[in-house]
Amino acid sequence: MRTMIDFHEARTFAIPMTDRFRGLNVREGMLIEGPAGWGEFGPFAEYDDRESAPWLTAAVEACTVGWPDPVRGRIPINVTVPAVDPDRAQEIVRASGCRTAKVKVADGSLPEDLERLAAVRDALGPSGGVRCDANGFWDVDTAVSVIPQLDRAAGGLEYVEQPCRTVEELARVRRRVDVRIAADESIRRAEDPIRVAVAEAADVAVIKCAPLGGVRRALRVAEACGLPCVVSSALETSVGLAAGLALAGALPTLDYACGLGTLSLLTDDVVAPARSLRPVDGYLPVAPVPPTPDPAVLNRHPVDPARAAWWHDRLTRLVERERAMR
Ligand SMILES: O=C(O)CCC(=O)C1=CC=C[C@@H](O)[C@@H]1C(=O)O
Ligand SMILES: [Mg+2]
Repeated sequence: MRTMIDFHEARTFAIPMTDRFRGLNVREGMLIEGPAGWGEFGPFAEYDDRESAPWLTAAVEACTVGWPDPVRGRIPINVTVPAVDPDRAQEIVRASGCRTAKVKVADGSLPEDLERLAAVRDALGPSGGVRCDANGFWDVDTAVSVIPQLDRAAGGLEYVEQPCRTVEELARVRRRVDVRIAADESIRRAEDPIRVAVAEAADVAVIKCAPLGGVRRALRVAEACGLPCVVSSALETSVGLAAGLALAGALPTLDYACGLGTLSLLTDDVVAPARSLRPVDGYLPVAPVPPTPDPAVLNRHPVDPARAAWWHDRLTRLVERERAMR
């Protein structure tokens, strides 16, 4: 199947972010064409080849065999709020049309987090859903003392995502707070994502298509961990987001809004505006195939030559690595 792809023809892109997010000001990645369409390949720059390998598997799945049939046609979406000031947070929430917000915390001071959460609740009103993501920043005692304060400021939190780094710490926090715990890095960056459920470390699993090696593999992780799942993006363009939507569409049950509204964190896309996967009234449709990049749009986001060479080298290494392992 892979021989049907000319990896040398893969396209690179670099799109500026609207607000700094996850330490990034620009999102770089590659687009790979195959017989079934396009796949996106964008492991974060600091990831080594082992951690980047599933991202290639996911891109190859998208552009060669496509995805399993969905069981639902549209996906409720959360707006993603970076660690911004309260006014900007409200602006982002109001512009999104989403009824659920995921708010970054632990990236500044606690008072700033509390103000941001209160502002987001104010923008959503009492019926909205608010969740937050600490990206593993706290130790257990800090998490236990901070989470009830965040819960109050938010007027009720759906869950706290990855409050601490390790599975053991998540389990200890979970026993000591009333707010649900979601595992993200403990699933997406782990050798054994199922350990989270075994250790009773979380109430919710955040699953991401590319880091888990594509829709089929992510579905197997979801089934094996047996927890309610939230499908979240890895900050892709619409090409990669379509895979996340296929995953959310194929999950047997979906109880929570998904973190696939992240195009609003990028200043542009790689597809024509009409094909861009921006939520409408808080939902995104499940598409049968990824959208095709628009050359005119893609040409607006060149990667400088040194970075482009770095991406092509990385892709070539991973393709060879994968061939050697077959
Ligand atoms: O879940 C969302 O609402 C959007 C995606 C998102 O927050 C993330 C995507 C990729 C890397 C991350 O640091 C971040 C996360 O931690 O969940
Ligand atoms: Mg997260």
